[in-house]
Amino acid sequence: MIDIRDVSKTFLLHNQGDAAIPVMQGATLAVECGECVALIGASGAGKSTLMRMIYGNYLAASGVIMVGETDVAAAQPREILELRRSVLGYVSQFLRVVPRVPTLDVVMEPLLATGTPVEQARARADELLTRLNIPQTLWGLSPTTFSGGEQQRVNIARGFAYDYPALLLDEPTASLDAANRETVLSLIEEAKARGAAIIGIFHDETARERVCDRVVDVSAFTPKAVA
Ligand SMILES: Nc1ncnc2c1ncn2[C@@H]1O[C@H](COP(=O)(O)OP(=O)(O)OP(=O)(O)O)[C@@H](O)[C@H]1O
Repeated sequence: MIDIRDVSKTFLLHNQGDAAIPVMQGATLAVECGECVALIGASGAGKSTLMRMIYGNYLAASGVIMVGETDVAAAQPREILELRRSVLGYVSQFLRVVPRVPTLDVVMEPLLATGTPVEQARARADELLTRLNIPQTLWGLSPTTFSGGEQQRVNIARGFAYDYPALLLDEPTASLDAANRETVLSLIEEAKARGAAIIGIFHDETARERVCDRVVDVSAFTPKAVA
């Protein structure tokens, strides 16, 4: 489902005379449907950079990043937006939403955007917000004023609302309490069971061991000259 071949990345530092910093070379990794792969490696090894290239936020310098039928490394911006709408989800720790949109609408949006009937979208949003312990009194309010933990859980509810065939998870259990962490791990297991291909960064080792089938150390993709 996700097939990354020989991907490289060089950052150009425009404020430093366009100095070129190679940070990745020969990154190769494939993830099947129903499989969860953890990216590991020391701080600065390139885990976030690889995730951002897969999501299309960073442009790869070379290589192929197939997500379903789309090569993200070569795709036009509108193809990437379409991929994000119906194929590739991304769950980070941080919620980025349009101000003044109620929590329920924030969670339902990915479902409505893919043509789910409104009653079904509402039922899924109710289920997720309940499982993630967001009090019903908050559902009609914008999450912009919620606590950090509440925002994180709204973000997780939104990220798991639609059944994306591929998912990127960036520290999804970071700073959650035990009960909510357990819910997130169950959501990941449910996504795997329905066949999602998942790549994640998990500093929480117990979580990683429980939900991930294997780990890939991105240090192996550090260019030799800077290793
Ligand atoms: N926008 C950027 N411009 C220049 N260099 C960058 C940029 N983003 C990342 N880097 C560099 O690329 C390398 C990989 O960084 P990255 O954030 O991917 O590491 P990481 O493995 O996710 O680290 P951490 O575990 O600390 O989050 C680092 O040397 C970093 O300094």
